[in-house]
Amino acid sequence: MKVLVTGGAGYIGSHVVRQLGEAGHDIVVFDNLSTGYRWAVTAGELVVGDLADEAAIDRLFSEHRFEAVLHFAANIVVPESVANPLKYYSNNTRNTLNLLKAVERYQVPYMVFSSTAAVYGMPEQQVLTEDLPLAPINPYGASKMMSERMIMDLAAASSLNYVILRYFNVAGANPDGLLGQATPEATHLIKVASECVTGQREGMSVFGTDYDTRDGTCIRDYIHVEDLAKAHVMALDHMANGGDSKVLNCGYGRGFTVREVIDVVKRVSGVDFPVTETDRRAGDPAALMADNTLIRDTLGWAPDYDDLETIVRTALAWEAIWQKKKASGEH
Ligand SMILES: NC(=O)c1ccc[n+]([C@@H]2O[C@H](COP(=O)([O-])OP(=O)(O)OC[C@H]3O[C@@H](n4cnc5c(N)ncnc54)[C@H](O)[C@@H]3O)[C@@H](O)[C@H]2O)c1
Ligand SMILES: O=c1ccn([C@@H]2O[C@H](COP(=O)(O)OP(=O)(O)O[C@H]3O[C@H](CO)[C@H](O)[C@H](O)[C@H]3O)[C@@H](O)[C@H]2O)c(=O)[nH]1
Repeated sequence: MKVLVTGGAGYIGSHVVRQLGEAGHDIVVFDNLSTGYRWAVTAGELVVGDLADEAAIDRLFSEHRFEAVLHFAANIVVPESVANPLKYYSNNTRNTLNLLKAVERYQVPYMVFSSTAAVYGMPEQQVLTEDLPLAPINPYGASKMMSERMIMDLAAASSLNYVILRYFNVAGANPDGLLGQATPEATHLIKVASECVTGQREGMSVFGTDYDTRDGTCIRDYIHVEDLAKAHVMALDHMANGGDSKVLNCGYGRGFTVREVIDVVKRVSGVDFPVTETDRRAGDPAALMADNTLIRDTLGWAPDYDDLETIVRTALAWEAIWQKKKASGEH
């Protein structure tokens, strides 16, 4: 298939681009390189441009006859979205609208969208199914919920088919060390802990130890980026084979506490680093895990890396490579 990948130079998009290339797809990446990197695009062609630029989007769609659009481009930092909500509604919601106008105008048949567990907000249950009411508690989650809705409404009014993937906590890196999370000023737990191991940070905080969980810290469902990437390739196959539009959770259905994750990082790396216990971070639910029955049944997806140690090992290996790359000015 001829596919457009917005945000394909970013962390998750770059892993997906690589797998799409291996599956034989013809790829165009559209990315403004705000948090992505040229080196991360290892298959297809990179067009540098911004989704705010409707003329650039139109040019892109008129030059290529895309059969599918995979839409990753977004801003993703929850606390930043609280401080600067309009940045998120502009880049995540309005720019998705810009993209959808071209999808409609050029009658693109298939779309895969990067959504998030943040659309569920603070649910009462810990294991989440896709049919729960959406109640995001921050602008990031709200911006994604609105994008989901626009895609569904356009699909209802046209021949567009979509797969919306709601990612839980994405971590790890391609095991061969070619790709990984290079996001500047990352806030994600495993990335932060990995930066402590390489000495980029002197230590880290555990945000809250009084949650109603097995050790008082939050539980999250960490999914390896390669397993997540595979779901995108399978989502395209599903639609190409006549499958219906779907909203699917992406997670393993089990979780680890913050303390458990930090312990694994320390054990696997053999490096001890200071950890301070601080107050809760605003807006963190105690536990979030994916019910993944639907993605297993719909796509036939099953994980290959469902092991926290493997996730951490690949994240740490990448972190060491990335720090060397940065130091040598190679990136
Ligand atoms: N990382 C996670 O844990 C996680 C969890 C849930 C959902 N997601 C979603 O997955 C997607 C990818 O996230 P990521 O972790 O790879 O982040 P990332 O920051 O590494 O990737 C985002 C990419 O989009 C590009 N981009 C941003 N705005 C753009 C614009 N206006 N025009 C063109 N390109 C633009 C950036 O340069 C970058 O390459 C996002 O939509 C995010 O909301 C991520
Ligand atoms: O330095 C840190 C970083 C994180 N945490 C804790 O670790 C857990 C995981 O935090 P992350 O920031 O890694 O991830 P979140 O669960 O907050 O959110 C992530 O996953 C969500 C989906 O579940 C959204 O997609 C969101 O974009 C993405 O950042 C939370 O309890 C957080 O409080 C710490 O204790 N210390």
